[in-house]
Amino acid sequence: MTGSDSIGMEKLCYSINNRAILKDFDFLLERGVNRTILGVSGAGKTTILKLLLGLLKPQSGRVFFGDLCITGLRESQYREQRKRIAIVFQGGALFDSMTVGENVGYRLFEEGKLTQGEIEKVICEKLSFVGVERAINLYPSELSGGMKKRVAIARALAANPDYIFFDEPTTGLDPIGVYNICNLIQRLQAEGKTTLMVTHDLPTAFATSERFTFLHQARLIFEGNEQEMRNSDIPEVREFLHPTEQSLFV
Ligand SMILES: Nc1ncnc2c1ncn2[C@@H]1O[C@H](COP(=O)(O)OP(=O)(O)OP(=O)(O)O)[C@@H](O)[C@H]1O
Repeated sequence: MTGSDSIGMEKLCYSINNRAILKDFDFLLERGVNRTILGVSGAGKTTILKLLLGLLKPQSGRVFFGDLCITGLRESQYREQRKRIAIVFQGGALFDSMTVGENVGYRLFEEGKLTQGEIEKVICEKLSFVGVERAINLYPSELSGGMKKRVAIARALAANPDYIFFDEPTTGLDPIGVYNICNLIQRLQAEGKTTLMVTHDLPTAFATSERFTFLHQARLIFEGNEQEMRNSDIPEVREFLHPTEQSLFV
């Protein structure tokens, strides 16, 4: 199952307080194939992102970056591979005490590999890409929700990752904000970034992904493209796409 330029997990089990969140879970994110993970609230979607990033450790099974199994390794042993992935967290997770520019350049300043001038150039480029360059000296508290999300994307881009994970990137935005973020994600994909998204918003998912993974009760119950999902006769998938009275209070 392992591709030399893909990331994923095999036969992975993860539980919290003896409650299974993922059971014998197989997942593959191939380079160039943009994917969304779907499932009801609490199904374990964000947990998948955290496991792939090595932020959580599975009880069994393995997580791999290409041919390298990272399970059981220290972060320092897979740091170079890990740098190929960036995540945009749900609320943006910006540092409140730093300006927009400092947030975007934070990782580069920490690494210390580039000069101040080079880092400032990256900051301006990335802020310009997401269309908020004029906010460079503002603090997160001075930004709208949509701007915060765009700054968070600029920060993810600063390290020039190959893969970008998005956790609910359009939640809480108005339709224009949603359109802007979807457009931004499509431009990133056109530049060769591979995206993995967790969202409840089906229009966002369909606008930005070719493949869909559906999670239900700790297991993967569907994998396929939009048409296959729309034609699926799996009850949970059908209910998710077309909620009925039966969905009330489940
Ligand atoms: N630190 C924790 N302690 C206890 N339970 C947790 C913890 N983190 C997550 N969980 C539980 O694990 C399950 C999966 O959480 P996860 O955030 O991955 O779900 P999700 O599908 O992303 O949900 P949502 O769509 O609401 O964001 C949830 O039932 C959640 O309550």
